[in-house]
Amino acid sequence: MKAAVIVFPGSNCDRDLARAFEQAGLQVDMVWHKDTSLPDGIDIVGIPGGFSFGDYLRCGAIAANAPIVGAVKAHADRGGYVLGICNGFQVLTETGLLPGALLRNAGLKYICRTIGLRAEAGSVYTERYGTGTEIALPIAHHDGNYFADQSTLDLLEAEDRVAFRYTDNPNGSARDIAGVLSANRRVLGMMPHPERASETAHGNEDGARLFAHLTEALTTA
Ligand SMILES: NC(=O)CC[C@H](N)C(=O)O
Repeated sequence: MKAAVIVFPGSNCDRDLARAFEQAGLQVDMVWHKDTSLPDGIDIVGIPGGFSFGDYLRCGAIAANAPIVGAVKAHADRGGYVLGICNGFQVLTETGLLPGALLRNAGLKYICRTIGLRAEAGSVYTERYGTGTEIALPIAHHDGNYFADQSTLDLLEAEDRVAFRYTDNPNGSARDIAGVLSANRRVLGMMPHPERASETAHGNEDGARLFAHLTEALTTA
């Protein structure tokens, strides 16, 4: 199984994400944002956290127009898996692959701490946690306040596409939403960082479970 990790100027979690994929048994190719195609045989594209293009304009807005994005969209349109974490989630909303937007945190401050989450929707990323399972993952963002209009939020809930909710909302996100899935459940965007909680040295391996579940699901699919 193969993963591609997209690298933008200002990405700072790209190697952490690659390592988390590798530890879960995936082979990883790093792909520069100026490339226009993905390597052959990619099963999942990872869009890492960070401050792509310095977070100028809205977070993720410039990255969403990078040359590689056409190939990422084509991969998603073919039913490929895409995982966007933090800045990656911001990029996915900016590309339109996921609905909504990430606004400035309600408290207007950058937040960097471990928070509680509930895994909810059924997907290759979440279902092996078991619905309702509480986990803890780090967050580190200033624009993590998930926003979508009421009808979009209702639709996400009706279609069971809220992958993770905060147990104690840190940033003002609508309906405590920390991560959402695409309609085909293969594209996941989430603000918390599973790759920063994926080995013993991190003091928390709740995130490693997401990558292990994902590999398991992809291998048995
Ligand atoms: N850790 C990150 O990916 C940071 C995300 C984003 N640039 C923000 O601060 O909101």
